[in-house]
Amino acid sequence: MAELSLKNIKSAYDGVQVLKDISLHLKSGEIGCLLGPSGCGKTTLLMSIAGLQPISDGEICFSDTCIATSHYQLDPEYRDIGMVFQDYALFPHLTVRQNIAFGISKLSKKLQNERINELLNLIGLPDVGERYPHELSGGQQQRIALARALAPKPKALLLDEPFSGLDIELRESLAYELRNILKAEQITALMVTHNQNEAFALADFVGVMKDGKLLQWDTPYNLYHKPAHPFIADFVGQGVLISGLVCDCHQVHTELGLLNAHLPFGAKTGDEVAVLVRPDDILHDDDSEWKLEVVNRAFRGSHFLFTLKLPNGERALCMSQSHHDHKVGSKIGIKLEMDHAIVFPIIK
Ligand SMILES: Nc1ncnc2c1ncn2[C@@H]1O[C@H](COP(=O)(O)OP(=O)(O)OP(=O)(O)O)[C@@H](O)[C@H]1O
Repeated sequence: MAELSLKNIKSAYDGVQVLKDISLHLKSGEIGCLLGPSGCGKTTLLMSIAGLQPISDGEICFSDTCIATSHYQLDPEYRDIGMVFQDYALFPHLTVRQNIAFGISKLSKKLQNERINELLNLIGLPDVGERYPHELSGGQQQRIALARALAPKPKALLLDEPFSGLDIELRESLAYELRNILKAEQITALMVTHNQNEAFALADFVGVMKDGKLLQWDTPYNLYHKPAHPFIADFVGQGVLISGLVCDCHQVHTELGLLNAHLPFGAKTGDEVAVLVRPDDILHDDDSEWKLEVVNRAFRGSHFLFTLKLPNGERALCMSQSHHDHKVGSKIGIKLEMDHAIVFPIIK
């Protein structure tokens, strides 16, 4: 168990910069997740921490010990890091117990057995020790891979899309389970995923990467409610950006009226801005006089997601309980439930 800190990491493949000045910090036992579009550098970042990809600048440290700088790279086998990948990579000819024992063979048989029993209980599979991997489901195999990585009590655990081979419903419940397991082991962990529900279920901190940069490293709540970048506003959760005009230092004028706002640094009265509107900012209310036309609707089981047309033609999203079965083309009453709008400068 250790703090993990990355300071201004850079890394390149054949001279092409792939990680650009990345800094992040996890305290002992904290869980981080990296989100971002394909090719943005998430796996490369994990590989740099594991020692499988050199860094050209910056430093990677565990608590007070630097394990990588531009002129020093501790070999992977001495970094004391556990890894879990997408494809389980269990040894097919070994039983579950033998698989988990793989990284702790130096311990006495008694201690090995104690640790294996402890981990099998922790992952909720106390009775599968004598089975072979092919006798387990995908989700069970992934839990065994996790137990194997945790067995030697590494300083940190890196997980690269561990659930991506599993079906969608299993993924979110496994993410909660994984969080409980990691917290029980008090291990510092960093996971890459494409799935933000998974990231939100699992992580204390989530980082959003784009083009090799970490745009924001923050709590899930702040990423959703205080995105630092229009890309994050768009990428995390649902929402649209509508146009606005700065009225004074606290308000913007939009087609949804005058909104209290967190204005970007340096914004002046009269500046054109982009205003983030989430589906939960606009509530459907049959009693409201304020009506907007439904131009699209998506049934989500527990709710409808309506796309509404604003007077100037812009669109906004509105969430409504699923018994409000309004048709496309009809007008529905709305009310705003927005504390402070998030506003971004328009870069021309
Ligand atoms: N071994 C390599 N040699 C050259 N370029 C590479 C190599 N591995 C990755 N890249 C490039 O580095 C960039 C980052 O790749 P990386 O695999 O880290 O992205 P990622 O965010 O993990 O993507 P994905 O979500 O698709 O797994 C991509 O442009 C990729 O093409």
